[in-house]
Amino acid sequence: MEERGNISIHTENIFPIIKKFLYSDHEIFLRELVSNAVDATQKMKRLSSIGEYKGDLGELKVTVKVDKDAKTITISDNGIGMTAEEIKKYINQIAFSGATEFVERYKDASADKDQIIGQFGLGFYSAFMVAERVEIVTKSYQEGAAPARWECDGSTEFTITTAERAERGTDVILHIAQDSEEFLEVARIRTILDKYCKFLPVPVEFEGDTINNPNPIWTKQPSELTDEDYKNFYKELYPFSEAPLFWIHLNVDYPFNLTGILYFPKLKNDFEIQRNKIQLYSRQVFITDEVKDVVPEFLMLLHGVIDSPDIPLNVSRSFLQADSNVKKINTYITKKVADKLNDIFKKDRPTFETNWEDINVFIKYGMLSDDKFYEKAKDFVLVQNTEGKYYTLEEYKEFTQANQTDKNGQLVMLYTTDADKQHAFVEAAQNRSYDVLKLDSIIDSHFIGMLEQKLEKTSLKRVDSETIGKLIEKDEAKDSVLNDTEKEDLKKIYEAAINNQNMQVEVAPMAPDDAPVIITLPEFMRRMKDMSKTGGGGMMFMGNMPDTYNVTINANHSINQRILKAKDDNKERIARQAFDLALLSQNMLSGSALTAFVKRSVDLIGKE
Ligand SMILES: Nc1ncnc2c1ncn2[C@@H]1O[C@H](COP(=O)(O)OP(=O)(O)OP(=O)(O)O)[C@@H](O)[C@H]1O
Repeated sequence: MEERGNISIHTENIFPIIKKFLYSDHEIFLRELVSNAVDATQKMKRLSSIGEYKGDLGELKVTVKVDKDAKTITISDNGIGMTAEEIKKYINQIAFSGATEFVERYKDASADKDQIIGQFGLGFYSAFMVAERVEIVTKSYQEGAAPARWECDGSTEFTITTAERAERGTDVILHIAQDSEEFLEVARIRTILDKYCKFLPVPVEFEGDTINNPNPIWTKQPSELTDEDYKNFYKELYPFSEAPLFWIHLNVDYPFNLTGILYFPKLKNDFEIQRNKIQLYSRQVFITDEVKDVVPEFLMLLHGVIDSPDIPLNVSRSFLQADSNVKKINTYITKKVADKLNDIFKKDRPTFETNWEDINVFIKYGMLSDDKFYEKAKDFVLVQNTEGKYYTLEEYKEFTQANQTDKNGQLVMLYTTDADKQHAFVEAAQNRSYDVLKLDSIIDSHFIGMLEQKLEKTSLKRVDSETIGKLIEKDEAKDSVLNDTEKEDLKKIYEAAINNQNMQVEVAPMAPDDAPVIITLPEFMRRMKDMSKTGGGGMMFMGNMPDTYNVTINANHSINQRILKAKDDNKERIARQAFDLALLSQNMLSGSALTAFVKRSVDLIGKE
């Protein structure tokens, strides 16, 4: 028997188009053909289980072979096979309609072309991206079925002839085109199989090895699995990563189908590098590791796998974002992650605290970017004080309320971004029994802004943004030892000694044992500048402005009383010395000013 025919399509020769535009993704031909072969074996299994097939199933498997001399790649399976009639129906018509649809869509100028190329499963016809001729030799499982051979050279013409084949199943033989000979390299094929076929549900053999794990743990029930299983699977996915902190097993079948395991990696601060670590599968076939639209942005810091046949992969990204299944998946995953964190927090707070350094960026990022997540996380998000103790927001409020509420009823939470550099201020706050939080990671400036918005009657101030008396303003007015004229004189002396327009001098009564001079950068100024640095809020111009500091002179400090009494030529010298000491305590003294300070200090010591 030989039959020649014409594949009926509406579009003129589509192969040049497929070849040209799928260039970057040529390797997916193997994913498509191997998953077809796997499907054929799965169908066999099903037929057997429902009693449609009564014979011996044998060991179901798929084999990939490369023959460099013959320039062929052969994908073989012992699945259901096809009769000549089925080839005509499934290959000539169905498979082709997919390819035709692709070209139709591609012609649509408004479509997002990169996305179509990246996500369109071209099925069987993707073989022509790398092959100049494709043969199918197949025998159906049905009793007495005649084996058939189909051949096509990439034009719209095909032939079907009878073939020799004893066993049930299908061989797809690709005669590799000259420009695709890279795919005749064993190493290349192994890499591709490893990427796309690692977890296919039937053993896939290549060069004598089974290259896949047909029963990955996400397909099992959590009750069947131990911690070791989860950790080993993580190793299998990311051989070079540190062990994960904990994980979530996802398992839904209504209203959409989704399984998977998400791991919390050790994050630290290098979270940029760790993206694209979640792999998306559809029935165990790897699809992509760009899960941007399927998983909420902040969850992309997690690692692991998601498997869902309900995610439409053959459509453009804009469609994906609007897809209601994708939205539900997003919400579901967010909720699961929040629940898991809450669970650990409730059941094992010490572990939660130990891991806080690794997970805080992730949780804060989530709270900032997703209101629903904020609502759940606000009860378990932690803040840590300079003593290393952890509090929830509620606990911290209770802890500080009595002592740190100002005269307007506003609770003022104090924080430091660098407990070393801001040591003098931290100590001054502690001397008043104020508590100071450590908020020093990159995300904390945004986190602080969010807390102020969300928490009622609460503001956050960096310890060095005001003098201690003004950080948390209380009603108690401090008496000043100096009268107004003396204060005015003192101010003038300091202004002359400092001689810098960006230092706003003010004389105010403080405790005699507070520092004589205190330099602060107002909270508002600093936040504006921080924002301009990270490029937010149209504050770019602020970045170029010099810092304007407040210099507060402690009217009640004995040094300042001495300055007023000192000889004229000594007044400025002592004032400058006191000012330099304040600069020094904040690491702000350098260059010629530092040299002058050292000289002056040596002189002063020498005098006594
Ligand atoms: N190895 C095979 N054994 C048996 N039938 C096959 C085999 N490969 C392909 N087929 C038949 O040809 C049809 C078309 O295959 P093709 O890969 O183009 O599309 P598909 O698998 O239905 O969808 P997809 O675009 O997701 O791959 C299949 O549905 C199947 O019936």
